[in-house]
Amino acid sequence: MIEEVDPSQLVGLERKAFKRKATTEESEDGDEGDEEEVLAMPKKKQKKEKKLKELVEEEKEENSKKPAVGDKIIESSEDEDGDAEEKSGEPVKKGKKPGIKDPETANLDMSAWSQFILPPEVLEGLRKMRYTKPTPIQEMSLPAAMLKRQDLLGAAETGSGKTMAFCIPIATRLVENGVKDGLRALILAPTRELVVQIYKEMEKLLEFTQFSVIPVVGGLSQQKQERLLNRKPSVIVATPGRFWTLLEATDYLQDLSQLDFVVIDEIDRMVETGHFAEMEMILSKIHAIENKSRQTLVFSATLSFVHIPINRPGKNAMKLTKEEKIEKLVQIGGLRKQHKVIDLNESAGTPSSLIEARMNCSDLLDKVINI
Ligand SMILES: Nc1ncnc2c1ncn2[C@@H]1O[C@H](COP(=O)(O)OP(=O)(O)OP(=O)(O)O)[C@@H](O)[C@H]1O
Repeated sequence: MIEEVDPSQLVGLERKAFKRKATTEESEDGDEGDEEEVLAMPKKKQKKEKKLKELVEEEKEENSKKPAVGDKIIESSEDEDGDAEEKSGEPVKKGKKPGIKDPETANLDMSAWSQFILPPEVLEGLRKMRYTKPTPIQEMSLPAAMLKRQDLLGAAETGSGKTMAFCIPIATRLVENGVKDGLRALILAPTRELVVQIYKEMEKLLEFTQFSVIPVVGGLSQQKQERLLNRKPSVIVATPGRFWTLLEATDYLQDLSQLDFVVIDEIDRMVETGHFAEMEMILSKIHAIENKSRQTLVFSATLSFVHIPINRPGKNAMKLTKEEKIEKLVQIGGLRKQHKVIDLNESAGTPSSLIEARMNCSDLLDKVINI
């Protein structure tokens, strides 16, 4: 004998389930009326009771699959800096991903990179980005920067792929030298937008490695910046002003002895946007640390600078030849003697010959503003 159900005795889930099912049945049957009317129909009582029991069981099972209140739900989100972090505030640990090839890129022919003997993890990053062959600036920079480990002054027009010309050597050396404590590469760029752009490219390239990169720019809250630095990144991409402030105040940046790469991107704009003083202070701090294997890569859209007049009586903007300008950049960047200059803006599209820089100047800043 089936017991009759009085809906007023039902609570919570059971009542909700009963009401939902009853409503569904009404619309299916074409009947109209509220819950009370349905319950007042004696002919349907037995059928309803049976269905109610089934429904209550169904709903209980459904709810048991949902996480209980208080369960920790880890969600990943990305903010405008492409900064992925857990909702809990803890950094997402970066690790080597399994070597499963994405079916969409698995068949890409990557053989054009073989001349550079890239580590598989780095090649995998390039594959994921679908960069199947180097651009001309990359093709010219990589042998010097990677195979000969030379310092570099490179110029090529905007959009020519300069970013990967310095990201690939950095990623390769990181993988080759393995995991170590401390900052391994610093990339300075003149604007927040450029920093974010470079950071995103570098992050993609490092995806299959154990190394991480963070952006350091003005406008990020102190709390967030600290959280990013707590990841102890191997690579930092920064505007000079913000990096200088952190350099003074951050424990992680006190030991720069592991710094193998210093990159200055768009050095021409760096001079024009008034970042030069901070950049010079950062570089002099780094250069005070002896590290023979440290490489400096300097890039610019052009090696022909706009002349900047100086506002001091008796001083006019100096007219410099292109070679003199190159020499100045080599000195500002602190490039070693056996550096290489590559200028793809030249009409012939061939690199300039090797230039050894030696300048006699007492006040570097004074010289720069005369460029
Ligand atoms: N090897 C490659 N194959 C295909 N695309 C590439 C390759 N290298 C870079 N790119 C793409 O070319 C575009 C320009 O690259 P990048 O931003 O590095 O140029 P850039 O010279 O640094 O320009 P900018 O001066 O604007 O920063 C980007 O969209 C980048 O994703």
